[in-house]
Amino acid sequence: MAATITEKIFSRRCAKEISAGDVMMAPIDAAMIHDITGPLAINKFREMNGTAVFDPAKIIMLFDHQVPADSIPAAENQKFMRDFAAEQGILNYDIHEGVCHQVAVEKGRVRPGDIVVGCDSHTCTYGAIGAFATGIGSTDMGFALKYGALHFRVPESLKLTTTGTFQNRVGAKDLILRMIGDLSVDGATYRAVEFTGDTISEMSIPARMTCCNMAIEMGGKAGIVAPDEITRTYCDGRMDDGWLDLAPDEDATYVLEREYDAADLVPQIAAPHNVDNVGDVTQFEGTPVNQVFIGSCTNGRYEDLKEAAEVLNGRKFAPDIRVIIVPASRTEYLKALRAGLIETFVEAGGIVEAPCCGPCMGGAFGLLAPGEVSLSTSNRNFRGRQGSTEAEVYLCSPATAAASAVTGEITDPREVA
Ligand SMILES: CC(C)[C@H](C(=O)O)[C@@H](O)C(=O)O
Ligand code: SF4
Repeated sequence: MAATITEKIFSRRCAKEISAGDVMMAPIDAAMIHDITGPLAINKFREMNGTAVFDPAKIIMLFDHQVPADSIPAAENQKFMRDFAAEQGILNYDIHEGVCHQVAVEKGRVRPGDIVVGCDSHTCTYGAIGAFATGIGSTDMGFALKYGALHFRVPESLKLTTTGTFQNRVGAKDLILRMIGDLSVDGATYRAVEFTGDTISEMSIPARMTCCNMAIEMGGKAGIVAPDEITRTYCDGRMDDGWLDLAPDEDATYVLEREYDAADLVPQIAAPHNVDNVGDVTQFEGTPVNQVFIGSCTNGRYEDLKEAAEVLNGRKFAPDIRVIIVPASRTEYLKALRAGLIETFVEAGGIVEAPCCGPCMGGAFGLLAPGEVSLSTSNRNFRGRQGSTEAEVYLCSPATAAASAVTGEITDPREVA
């Protein structure tokens, strides 16, 4: 039967033909827990009389949301998880490596064709390397930790095809914002979002991660790109030839198909207070900004920092705004450091923090006062997301963030030489 990528993954992992709508118990190849939801999942595991996790090597544990611990409850949560890791023999990256989704992929803990669950809604990021990855709640995670399997209803798929070449300073973030604007925050509810077309085929893995990361912002159960040679190079030995067969069949069934032309796309902005409140940057030009955040699991990778530094091009940030740059992981931080990007940001007047979620969720630092405006490369702009419920968060690409950080107001990066 003609199958989507998602149907192929479930069929392979369950060793029988599986179609969208089927409900079955499927094996879990990796399970990710972090400092916020990890303790809840461990408590659920205990309530289910869990004594030993199904396979310590398949559990990805780290702390990224409130690190280094910014309160006594955060410190207690982290201690609780450290003790659990020691008891169960789980490798704990602790506060050392960065944001969970970046770390899970870059450390090779996820492979193309895997079924992965995480106690975090942006677990869908791993679809960038052709895994079926989805966020789950703590009760499901308690079960998954114990049994290494979970009940799934295999989702129907959406096919979003993009062709053409992006204009200068337009890229993956603008594309995914445009798609969310089109489809709305519930346009893909419980669907797997397949990203395909020439533009996606030419995208790097970090850019594909930006797209898949935000599938959840249109309600998606997963975002996914069929693994190809770019995936193989990135995964460096973790992908066998069989996974190239994951490409969807020509006549696979989709509940919705849309086509996008990358060449037509201009820089996009998601305005407060919903991620689907999207428009061209030109609609928002001149909006004064108090804080710019460049980072997160959406846009905190080396590529993103490089683009921001290129737009900056030796200029200084506007003196009356705060510019906070947080690399998504230690590896990406080191790449940026060695390439001189960190020096560029610091010289420009920015604050560079160690890898973590940073101001993305307003969990640790960089909070906004009432009436303040943030321009952020992250993925959510809900009321109160980065501090006061009276503050406003606009979402954009790293290029737009950098251009705006120079002028102090929302600025089209194509207009900055
Ligand atoms: C804290 C965590 C559960 C949450 C999520 O699930 O996504 C956070 O990472 C976010 O981005 O809102
Ligand atoms: S960087 Fe933001 S979106 Fe990503 S996991 Fe952390 S809080 Fe969630």
